[in-house]
Amino acid sequence: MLPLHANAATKLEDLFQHIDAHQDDFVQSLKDWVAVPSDSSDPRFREQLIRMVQMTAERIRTLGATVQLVDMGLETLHGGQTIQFPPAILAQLGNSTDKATVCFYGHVDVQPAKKEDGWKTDPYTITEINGNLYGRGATDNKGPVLAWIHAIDTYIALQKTIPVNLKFIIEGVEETGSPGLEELLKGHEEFFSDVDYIVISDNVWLSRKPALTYGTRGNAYFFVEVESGKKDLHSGTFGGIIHESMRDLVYLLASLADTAGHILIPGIYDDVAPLTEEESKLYESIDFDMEEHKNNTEVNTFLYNTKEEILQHMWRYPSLSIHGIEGAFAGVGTKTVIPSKVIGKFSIRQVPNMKIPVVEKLVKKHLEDVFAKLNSPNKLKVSLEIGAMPWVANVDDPQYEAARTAIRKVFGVTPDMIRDGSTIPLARTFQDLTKKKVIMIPIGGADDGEHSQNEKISRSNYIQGTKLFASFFLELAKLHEDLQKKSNSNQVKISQRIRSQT
Ligand SMILES: NCCC(=O)N[C@@H](Cc1c[nH]cn1)C(=O)O
Ligand SMILES: [Zn+2]
Ligand SMILES: [Zn+2]
Repeated sequence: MLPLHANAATKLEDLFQHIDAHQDDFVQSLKDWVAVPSDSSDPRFREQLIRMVQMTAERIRTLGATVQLVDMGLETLHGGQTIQFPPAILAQLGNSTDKATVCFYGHVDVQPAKKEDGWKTDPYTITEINGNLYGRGATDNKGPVLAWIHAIDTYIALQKTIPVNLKFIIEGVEETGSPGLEELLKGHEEFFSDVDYIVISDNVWLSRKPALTYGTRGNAYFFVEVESGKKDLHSGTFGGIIHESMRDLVYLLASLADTAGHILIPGIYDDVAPLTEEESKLYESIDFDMEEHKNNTEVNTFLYNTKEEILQHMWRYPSLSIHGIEGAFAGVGTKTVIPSKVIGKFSIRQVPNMKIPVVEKLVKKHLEDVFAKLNSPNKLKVSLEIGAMPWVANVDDPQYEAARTAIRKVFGVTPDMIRDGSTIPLARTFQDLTKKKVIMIPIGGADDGEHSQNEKISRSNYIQGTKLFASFFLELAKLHEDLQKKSNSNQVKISQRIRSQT
């Protein structure tokens, strides 16, 4: 056993040197993981997905952790058949009462990927080109999960005391919306009871500069269904004499937002937190190249012309997107059908202090009002399918201070404090259910292409990210020790006061 205060002797340079020296091994591990097509959306890959979760559990076990595979039950497919959900991993390494406990949440399932989709290399074979490691899951989320594991491995290899207690929650169905995860959290309250901080590394930087993420938008996803009858009809034979459901629906969808991106649902902006002068200043200093972002996005113009407006509309204002119409003719050719039942799909990204039940009411009221003016005999149905709340952290919390210091030590710069316009529903769920402090520490680059063809993580981000996590453990331990001393001395003061009162 090493002395308790071996921490103090743990030199960052030793850790960094070890990580640099073993980078090829770390890349090889990523190769092995990416080689497993753990696509959670396609049942045909289910065996591989379950194997991926088991491999991950085994890997975490080699750290010396206690690992539990939690059965997640059966998934019901669209056809009604059922298949096994992959299990979730709960693991623990270390339980010293004088150390902070950090829980890492990540996922080892991936988005679908086929070479024919336009990949330059085989998506399941990590291929290094110009310092980039291409492969499905490289950045989302296998690379970051491995970086975390390798950071821990480094302490073990160098026989250093790990400065924090570690816990893991790793799942295999994040890409399909984490079904069952909330129940898992609710059913394992004791697992989270001693957790101080939850770390998520499932997003990317905004630019070439390292960043910490302190907020994500939520999402309210709606279906709006219009039904005229039970069967599709011929537009030559029936066109002109019936109320077409598709005509009603496009009218409804068009009423949701204008072409400038402004949402037209009355009252929708009422709860949006006003922009304070203080917050407004935050956006000026962020490293963000609008032109580069435009090029990456492959569009001609954005809705806004300044960096500040763009960032605000990605992060702190709601947006409404229309995603598709189920039941509408969407194929090639010139089919002359009148569809009977069509379902419009749209979603509204949520920001503080919007409330899902309020948004639901406003959307339903608006669509019903617009529909009433159409004098249509068709049936209208509006339903909320997903209600994920936004998440915002306090950037003055100790986990952010520790991560900022860690970034300075690895990259020599102060990170940009960023938000993410997309949604990690679990972030807010973690915060609300477990009451623990959440931080997002992205390690991937802005151009990693999550969910896209040619997803990658750069070797440099992967290796520096490993150093960042290793250094984060140390910084967090230092801060936690200080905090504990302070709270202990407060505790003494309080008990003294109580004694003096009695
Ligand atoms: N790191 C990005 C994670 C991500 O893409 N999450 C999805 C989740 C979601 C929100 N509503 C439906 N599904 C998204 O934001 O669309
Ligand atoms: Zn992810
Ligand atoms: Zn993803």
